[in-house]
Amino acid sequence: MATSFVKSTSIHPHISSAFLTSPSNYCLSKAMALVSSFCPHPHFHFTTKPIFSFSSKQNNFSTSIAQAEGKQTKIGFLGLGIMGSPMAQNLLKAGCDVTVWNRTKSKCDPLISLGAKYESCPEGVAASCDVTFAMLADPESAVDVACGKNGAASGLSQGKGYVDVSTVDVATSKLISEHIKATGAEFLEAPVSGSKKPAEDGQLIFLTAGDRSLFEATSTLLDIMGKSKFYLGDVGNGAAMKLVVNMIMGSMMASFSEGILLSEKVGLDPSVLVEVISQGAISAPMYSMKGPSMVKSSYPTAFPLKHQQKDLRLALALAESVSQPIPIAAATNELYKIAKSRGLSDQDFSAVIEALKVKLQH
Ligand SMILES: NC(=O)C1=CN([C@@H]2O[C@H](COP(=O)(O)OP(=O)(O)OC[C@H]3O[C@@H](n4cnc5c(N)ncnc54)[C@H](OP(=O)(O)O)[C@@H]3O)[C@@H](O)[C@H]2O)C=CC1
Ligand SMILES: O=CC(=O)O
Repeated sequence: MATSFVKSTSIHPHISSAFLTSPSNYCLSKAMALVSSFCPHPHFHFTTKPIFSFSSKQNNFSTSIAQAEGKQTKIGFLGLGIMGSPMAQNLLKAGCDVTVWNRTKSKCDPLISLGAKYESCPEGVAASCDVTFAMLADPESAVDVACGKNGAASGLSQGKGYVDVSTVDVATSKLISEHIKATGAEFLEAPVSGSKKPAEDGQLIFLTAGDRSLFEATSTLLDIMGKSKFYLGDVGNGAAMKLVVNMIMGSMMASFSEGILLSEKVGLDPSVLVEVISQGAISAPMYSMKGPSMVKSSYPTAFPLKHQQKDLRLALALAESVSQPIPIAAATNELYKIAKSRGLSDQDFSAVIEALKVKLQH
């Protein structure tokens, strides 16, 4: 399996490192790094000429990328949920030419007011764009949007690319890849690690596999939306990596939930538990981020619980396919199923703690 880790850290030689390490200039350093790492491709001609405009009033900047010659690369974005919206927004803010579609049209409106174009079906987006990204809920919607009636595949042809960033299983990704490749277009699976905030901040981790030439051609775009990207070889490896990561995350959250409730039951302050954990070897950003609100029984949605359960279900099937026992994940999946049955599907996945709450019997 060809595996490589590509960091987007090359820095423009005319910018001092002190300037770049200032938090307010972090995004500038990122944008300059994108420019230095530009890699042309015979089919996809991404931007080569950056224009930076600073706003001293807000102490921030906007980056406009325009091509020196020829037409600007047209980027499609299908699926504008919690993740897709901020990802498409970051492309727009970087000056990209973006065309959007979402099943519920009203979610396109904020993007359209930021300058996005709109097409009424995935086929229309794929036909009018050079490369199309898709961020859909689950395997069923990813297949439908890519391969269904008026789906993206109907608008694709040689010289175009399709990048599916949804979290799906290996078989689904391979099925989508076959449909896309049959049109002559290139395919890249690129599920992301990182939630709502990393999506907003352009700090996602892309787990890509498929056509390496498309990976290289879209590298600049992945760097706008993310902080790092892994190229993992054949289609399916990105999906598998994402499912393993999310299987671990789901179990970590379930274990954390048990700890919070047990600490409370034995008379400890669960907020102190969160603080203790944050200082030790098992500290994780997830615990510090979600712990304080979990203690207050509040679960503002960043990663919907129904998607975490979907990922556990898909990870269990993956493990089954290679006869790997994953008993912790199997038990964890049951807990998320209970949480779903209690109407918590659209809450954040940290609401799984609710499935463990029982009244004291004396
Ligand atoms: N949220 C997170 O923290 C992360 C999520 N992910 C993964 O990213 C993907 C998207 O997640 P997220 O944005 O949170 O999910 P959302 O539920 O917020 O968005 C799902 C998107 O899929 C669309 N959709 C659902 N069903 C269909 C269908 N049958 N046909 C067409 N479109 C459909 C929705 O359209 P509509 O608006 O019409 O409902 C919406 O655009 C999932 O695979 C998830 O597992 C990965 C990393 C982090
Ligand atoms: O898939 C969810 C995430 O946080 O990553």
